Amino acid sequence: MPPRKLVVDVGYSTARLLPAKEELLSSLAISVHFDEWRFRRRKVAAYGKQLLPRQRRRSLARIRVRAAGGGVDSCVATGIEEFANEEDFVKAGGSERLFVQMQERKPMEKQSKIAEKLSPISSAASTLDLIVIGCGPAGLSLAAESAKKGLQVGLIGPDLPFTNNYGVWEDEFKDLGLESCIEHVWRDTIVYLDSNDPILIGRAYGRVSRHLLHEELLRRCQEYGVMYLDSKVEKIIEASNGCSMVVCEKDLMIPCRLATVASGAASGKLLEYDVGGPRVSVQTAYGVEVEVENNPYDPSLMVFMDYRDYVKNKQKCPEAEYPTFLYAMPMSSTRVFFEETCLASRNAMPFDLLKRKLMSRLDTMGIKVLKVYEEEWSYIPVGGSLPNTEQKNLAFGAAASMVHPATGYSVVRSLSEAPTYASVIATILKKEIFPNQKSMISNINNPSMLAWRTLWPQERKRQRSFFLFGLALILQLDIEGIRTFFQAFFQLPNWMWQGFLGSSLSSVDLIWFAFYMFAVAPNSMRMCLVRHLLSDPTGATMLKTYLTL
Ligand SMILES: CC(C)=CCC/C(C)=C/C=C/C(C)=C/C=C/C(C)=C/C=C/C=C(C)/C=C/C=C(C)/C=C/C=C(\C)CCC=C(C)C
Repeated sequence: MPPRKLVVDVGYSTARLLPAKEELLSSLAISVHFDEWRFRRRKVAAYGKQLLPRQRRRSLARIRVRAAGGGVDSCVATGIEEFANEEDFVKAGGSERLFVQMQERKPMEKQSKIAEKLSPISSAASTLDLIVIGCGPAGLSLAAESAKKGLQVGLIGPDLPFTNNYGVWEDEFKDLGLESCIEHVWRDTIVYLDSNDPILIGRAYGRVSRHLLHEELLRRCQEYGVMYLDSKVEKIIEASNGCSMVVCEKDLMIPCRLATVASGAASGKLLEYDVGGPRVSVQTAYGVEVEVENNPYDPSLMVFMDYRDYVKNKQKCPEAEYPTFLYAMPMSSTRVFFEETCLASRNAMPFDLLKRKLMSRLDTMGIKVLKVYEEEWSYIPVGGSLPNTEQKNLAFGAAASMVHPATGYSVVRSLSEAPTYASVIATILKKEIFPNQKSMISNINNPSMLAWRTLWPQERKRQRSFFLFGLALILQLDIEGIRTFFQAFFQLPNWMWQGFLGSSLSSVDLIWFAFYMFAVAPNSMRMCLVRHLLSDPTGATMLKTYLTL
């Protein structure tokens, strides 16, 4: 049988990297990434085929779908069983390197099943105080914190493992009492912008163990009695008594007094967002954890950004259109997690381009990949509109637009704001602002607004308008512009750039930040900043938001 083009990658992350508008995909446990590799037999495992949009479904139609438990890697392993012998694989048209990559994948750490730890929500149960939809870090932390405040909390969402490698500033994670979830710490962090002096930024960085974080958040949920239902939420409807009905698959209805959506950026169909807001941009990254020869990076330093030019083919090629940088976590002198990252672009940078760029970079640097432990695809929508803060249903995490528009970071913010947000929700429900759900409607316009205002007070909106202005600026810069821009950014006093990245600068601090940036930037960048302020619509929006009390 002649070799045929086939699917090579099956991963939960892949489902998330597909455009959010393909709503059906948002809930896929596992989706499929197409590539050019050839396999002799069509045997790739995938979940959820029936949920794929029609045109993808057609391409998948003849792929045998296997129910493979235990996450991404075991699925991929199922797919390559056919090629246990490398020679056969290469003969069938496969590449040697891909074979190594796929065979050596690290099996995913086994993360506890939520359903094994939390008691189930029963459809016959009485009305719950709060339902949190979504089982990522934001959902789990909010559910645990709300239950800690004495609320009867239900958590609903697919029971999937955490798949991303989260990186955090060590001090920020320590402040959250979560340092035990950090699996590796680098005493300092380094930035390379060009071939001249790198910038040591004097701050320790940590890699979060997704396994330990999942366990810890789940332990908290268990300790405070959060209940769980493994299901997909279709919609939330308002019942006639003022309660909400969370409608799950198979028309299962769970009543609650308040519902909070924390199911990530693709939660659009459950929430309303302000219309006419800024366009969503995208941060994309492709990462590999590998065993290498000739690693040039010092294992005691985390490489936050390496913007040096290592693309082999400098002629006009699609890769050159997107300024990307390398984010690298050297776990030892030979084992490194490399991630080629496009900080922000208007349209998502295609993953095969990112991968190509990474491989070309490693090649040019003389880094030889001996073994691939795992791959990661990350797709993070940044910017975009805020949720409509007058709706009754609440949101948290990326669903509530809490992703930092200019960096793509969000986990620390979600984890640190969960206790305050939970307190406000508890106050709303306990002080019986919803005493009798019927009178609530006539007496108080919408008590949820108290919670919305906690998440998005005017001050936060001002800060965000500044970040959006910064994001729009980044989108306009080419690679040279980006280097000059970050040269100025990292010359700012530590408290300023650290506060900017951690969203802890007040709106007034941000004005000082802007002037400081202007002061340290070279003339070309100064002109660019002022031009951007005067001509970009985000500049006008920012000024308007700053002037709104
Ligand atoms: C998996 C996951 C989760 C993920 C993965 C992915 C990755 C790896 C990622 C990474 C990332 C990163 C590293 C990031 C970073 C970032 C950064 C650093 C950022 C920064 C930014 C900055 C900015 C935006 C800034 C801005 C500034 C401004 C806007 C300024 C302005 C100024 C002006 C206007 C001036 C004025 C003056 C007069 C008029 C006188």
